[in-house]
Amino acid sequence: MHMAPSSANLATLVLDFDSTFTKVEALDVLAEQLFSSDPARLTDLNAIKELTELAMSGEIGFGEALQKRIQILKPSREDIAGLAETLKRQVSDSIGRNLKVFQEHPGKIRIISGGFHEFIEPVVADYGIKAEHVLANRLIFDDNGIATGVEQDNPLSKDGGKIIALQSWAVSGQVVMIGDGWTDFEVFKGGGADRFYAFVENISREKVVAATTGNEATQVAASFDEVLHNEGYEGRYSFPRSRMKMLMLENVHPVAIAHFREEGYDVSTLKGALDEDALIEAIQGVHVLGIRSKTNVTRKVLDAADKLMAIGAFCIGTNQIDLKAASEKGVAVFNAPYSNTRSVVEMVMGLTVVLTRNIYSKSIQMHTGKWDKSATGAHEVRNKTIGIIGYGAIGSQLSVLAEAFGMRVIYYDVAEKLTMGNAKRYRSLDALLAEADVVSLHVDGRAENKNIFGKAQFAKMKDGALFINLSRGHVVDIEALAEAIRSKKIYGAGVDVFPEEPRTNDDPFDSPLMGLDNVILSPHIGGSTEEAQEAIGEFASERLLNFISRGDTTFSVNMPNVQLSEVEGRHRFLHIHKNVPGVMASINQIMAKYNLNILAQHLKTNEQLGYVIVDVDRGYSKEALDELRAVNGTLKFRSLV
Ligand SMILES: NC(=O)c1ccc[n+]([C@@H]2O[C@H](COP(=O)([O-])OP(=O)(O)OC[C@H]3O[C@@H](n4cnc5c(N)ncnc54)[C@H](O)[C@@H]3O)[C@@H](O)[C@H]2O)c1
Ligand SMILES: O=C(O)CC[C@@H](O)C(=O)O
Repeated sequence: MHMAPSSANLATLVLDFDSTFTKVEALDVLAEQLFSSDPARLTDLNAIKELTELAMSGEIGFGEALQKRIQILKPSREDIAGLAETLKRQVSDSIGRNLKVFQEHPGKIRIISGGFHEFIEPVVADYGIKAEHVLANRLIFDDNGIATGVEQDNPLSKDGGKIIALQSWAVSGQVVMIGDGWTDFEVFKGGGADRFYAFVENISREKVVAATTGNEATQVAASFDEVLHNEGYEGRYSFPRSRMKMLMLENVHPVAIAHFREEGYDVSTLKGALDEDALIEAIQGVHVLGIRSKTNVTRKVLDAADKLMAIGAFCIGTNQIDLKAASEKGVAVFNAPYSNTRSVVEMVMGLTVVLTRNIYSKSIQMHTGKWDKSATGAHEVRNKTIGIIGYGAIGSQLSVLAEAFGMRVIYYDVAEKLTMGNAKRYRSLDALLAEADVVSLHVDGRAENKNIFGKAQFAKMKDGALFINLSRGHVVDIEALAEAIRSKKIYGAGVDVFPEEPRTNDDPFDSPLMGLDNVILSPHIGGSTEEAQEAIGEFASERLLNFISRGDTTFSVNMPNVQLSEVEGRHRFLHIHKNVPGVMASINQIMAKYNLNILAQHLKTNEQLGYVIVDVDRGYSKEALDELRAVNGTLKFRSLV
């Protein structure tokens, strides 16, 4: 049975404090607190930071740097107490989320530091680390409670002191040193530890990282989860998040990147989109891919993706992803269906007014020095009819805003929709085209919608009507649109999406619409407002994080939607399979065979997929997992702590 490992068989983990247990260098924080508001002390502040950096990267002696820093700082006892309170809020993310491990293994995780007992002890006490399991320096205070120096009989006040100090514990069993600095690596190098992890969650020091290569006993750890995983401790995550790779393309909003990094994932970003070959190369080893509308995730890409679990479309449209192929691979796809809706609608209203008033053409004339003050051809939008094709999230929101402008709204949709306000549904597209002064397209980008608007549809529009497309480029026959404008059948157009769009801002744009009168072209920016992009970043990153960490598929566009709570004090098995008969029965037989205690179970299916979630209590065997993974029809299987 798989049980929480007992402490006796585990190595003792010795953690450095500054930039390892906490995210920061304590004396730098103290210097900030003492000097940052005093312009006269800014040189002292910089001197402290310089000394810290030189010592941590092994450029100058540690003992020397320590003495010098205390003599500049001269902190009082109150300053030190204040520092401890600040540091409690600066504990490294991966340490903070593994509090339970500290509690489950008292005495097994210890601290060694060139810092000071006076501020380290109160911080680590919150994690159950006793004073006797902290090796650090002590300050010397004068009669006024001001620190004037460092106790000299402590080996930690001198160079190479960590390895000497460590001997005082006489630890039985293996010792593992974890730290960001050169003095931490020296513990391993000097034989004081069996293994060493260069801890780079907060800072990566070149010399230390370089020293870890080429030795089996040393490695780089991007988080404490990784150390716990390697050392056989049962940490917060069954698979260390820092080993999960996320690749974010097309300028996904920084808020999403920040959320992924806060949760400990390894995130890389690229500004533009990638073509198929480049994506096939880049996707190797990637668990989560983030894109917008310009990256085509084809079957070939999905076939090549060896680790892919989820795709986040940081936009509304998902037509750029082969959803069928994604489902066949058990890859979950998410988007942000409502986050940029309002931005698109506001732009349509803006275009409608600008085109109806002829403002765009007048502006172009003004830029060439032509003043043409006249009302000819300029109209109010009030009492005009807008014909909305595709009455989904955007179409129906547009309906509300257009009515607020006093427009008459008619719409056409292939599906049954809730009509907003006084809008009128038309069951025939032709009837709508015959009445609309403005036709605005808001259909989705499904392949069947290719060229649904062409020569025949333009011919059926009212003479002199306006045409707006902010949906997808391929739904309109662009040559037919250009001809309708040239022939003056259409009075003007607002076009934001094109059959061929540049992949990055550095690629050229070309279109038959270029240079035509009263045609406003925009580079697919209907949803590109700061508000929308941030909202998309928040929404899509939350969907992806909830899927990865707990299996939640709410709002997935291809997976059966199951809303799940966090995994607390139990294990969760996530089983994605082809929707074929017998899978659930096989899963239950395995559960029964291995006597697994089921706490909760869900099954949801759609046409292609079945998704089974089973929560079991903490005991389970590896063989049971192997059998679950081998069930006929399984596409993806994973277990969460
Ligand atoms: N320009 C941009 O920056 C931008 C931003 C966001 C969304 N979009 C695009 O806007 C479009 C609409 O987005 P949404 O969120 O409203 O999508 P949605 O899925 O909520 O609505 C689409 C609607 O179109 C209807 N429809 C599909 N095919 C149709 C057809 N042939 N004839 C009539 N109705 C049809 C559907 O039934 C649905 O009601 C999508 O193509 C989306 O990709 C563009
Ligand atoms: O930002 C994008 O690339 C796409 C915007 C829009 O077309 C969408 O589908 O949401």
